[in-house]
Amino acid sequence: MQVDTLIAARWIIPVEPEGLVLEHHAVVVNDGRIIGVLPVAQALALYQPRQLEELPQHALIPGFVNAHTHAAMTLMRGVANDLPLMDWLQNHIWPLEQRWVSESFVRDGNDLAMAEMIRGGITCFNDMYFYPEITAKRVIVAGMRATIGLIVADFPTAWASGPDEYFSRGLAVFDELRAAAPLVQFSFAPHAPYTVSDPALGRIRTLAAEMDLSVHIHLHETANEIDKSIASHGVRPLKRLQRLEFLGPQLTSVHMTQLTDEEIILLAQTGVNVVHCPESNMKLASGFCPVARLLEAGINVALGTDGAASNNDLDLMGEMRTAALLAKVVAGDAGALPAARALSMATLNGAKALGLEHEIGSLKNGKSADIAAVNLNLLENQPLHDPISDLVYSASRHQISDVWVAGRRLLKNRELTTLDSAEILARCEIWLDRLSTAQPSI
Ligand SMILES: CSC[C@H]1O[C@@H](n2cnc3c(O)ncnc32)[C@H](O)[C@@H]1O
Ligand SMILES: [Zn+2]
Repeated sequence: MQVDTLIAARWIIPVEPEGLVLEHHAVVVNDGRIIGVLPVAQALALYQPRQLEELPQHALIPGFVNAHTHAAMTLMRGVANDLPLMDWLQNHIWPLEQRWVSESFVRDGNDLAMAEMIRGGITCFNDMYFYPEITAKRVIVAGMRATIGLIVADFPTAWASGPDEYFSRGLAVFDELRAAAPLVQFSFAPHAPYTVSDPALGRIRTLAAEMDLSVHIHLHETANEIDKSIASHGVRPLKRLQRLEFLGPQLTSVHMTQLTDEEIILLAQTGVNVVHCPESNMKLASGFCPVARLLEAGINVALGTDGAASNNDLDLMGEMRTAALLAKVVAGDAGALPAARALSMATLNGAKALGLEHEIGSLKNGKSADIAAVNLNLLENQPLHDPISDLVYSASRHQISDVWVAGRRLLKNRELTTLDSAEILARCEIWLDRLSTAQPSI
C-alpha cells in the first residue's frame, strides 16, 4: 500500500498505554493520520512510503502539548525578573503591555514563540493573549495546532476598552476564523477571578455552553488571590465559579497552588482540568500545586510553561522534568509523579484538557500524526537503560530533531520548515530596542 510517510525509529513511546516502549518500530502516516505503529520489518513489507525516514538513534513521542501559555509574551522574556505576581503584573508587565501590545507585537511574539516551541517538540499550545485573530493567522502559517483563548477582562487594553468590547471583538474573531483551519480551535479565556466581574463571567458561561467552547482561566494562583476573593465576594474563587456553574470538564484551571482537601474533592467530582505551571509558580513565588494529590484523586493534570516572561522559556521538556522532581519533594515521596506519568502530563493530559484526546496526545492508529523525534544517542544519555526516564530526567529539548503536525513536517533535523528564523531574530532586535528603552522605572 502506498503511504505518505514511514518513520522507522530505535524506540517509539506511544504514551498509551502509559510506560510502553516499543523497540525498532515504525509509525506509518497517510493523509495526516497515523495508520500503523508496528515493527519496522513488518511496516516495510506492508507499505511503500513516498517518504521514508530512518531515525536509528531516536525515540518517537507524541508532540508535546503546552496547555497554558501567553505566546506573544516571549518578546518580554527577561523584562522583569525576581518579582511576585501582582507587583510583576501591575508595576511592570501591564504598563508595558498598555504601551506596546499591538498587532505587530502579537505577530512577532507568536512567531518567536512558535519557533521556540516547535524546536522543543511542542506541536500544540493553549494560548491566552490579546489579538487572538493575529495568533490564529500566525498559527496557520506555522502549521502548529492551537487552542486560542477569546480573552475577557474588566481592564481596558489596546485590544478592547472593557468587557463589552472583549466580547464583541472575540465573537467577531470566532465568526471570522472558526472554519479557517482544522488545527485551530477557540476557547473563552476570562483572565482571572480578580479581573473579571460576575456579570462578565455569567455571560461567558452562557456563551460557552451555546457555542460548545471550553473555558481557560488563571485560578487559585496565589494566596493573595484567595484573600482578595474572600474580601470582595465572601468566598474563595473556586466556590465563586461553582456558584456561577463553571465547574466541569470544559473548564481548564491554571496554576491551582492554593487548594484545600475539599476543593480537591470538588475538582475530582466535577471533572475540572488543572494545568500545572511549576516553573512560573516557582519564579513568581506563587506556591506549589499539589500535583501528586490531584493525580491520586483522578483529576486530569496537564502541563504549561505560562508565558516566557515568567519562566523564562517555553521548554515543556524542561517543565516535565521540573514537575516530576518538584512533585516528589512537595509530596515527600520519591515515588510521586514517576517519569511515565510526567510524560503523560506533557502529552495526553494536555490533549484531554483541550478536548483533543481523540485527536492527539498519543501515537495510536487513527490519531493525527503530531509527532516529535528525540535523538537519544548523545553521550549525555548513556548508558540508556530506560528511554522514558532518560527523556524526563536527562535529555534536553535541544535533542528534538524532527517534528510533524498532522503529518506535515515543521522541523527537519532541527531546521524549521515553515518559519524564517533569520526574519524572526531580526524582529526580536527591534522589540529588544523598544522594550528596553521604554522600561517603566521600578
Ligand atoms: C488577558 S491576556 C493575558 C494576561 O495575563 C497576563 N499574565 C501573564 N502571566 C500571568 C499569570 O501567571 N497570572 C496572571 N496573569 C498573567 C498577561 O500579562 C496578560 O495581561
Ligand atoms: Zn498565565
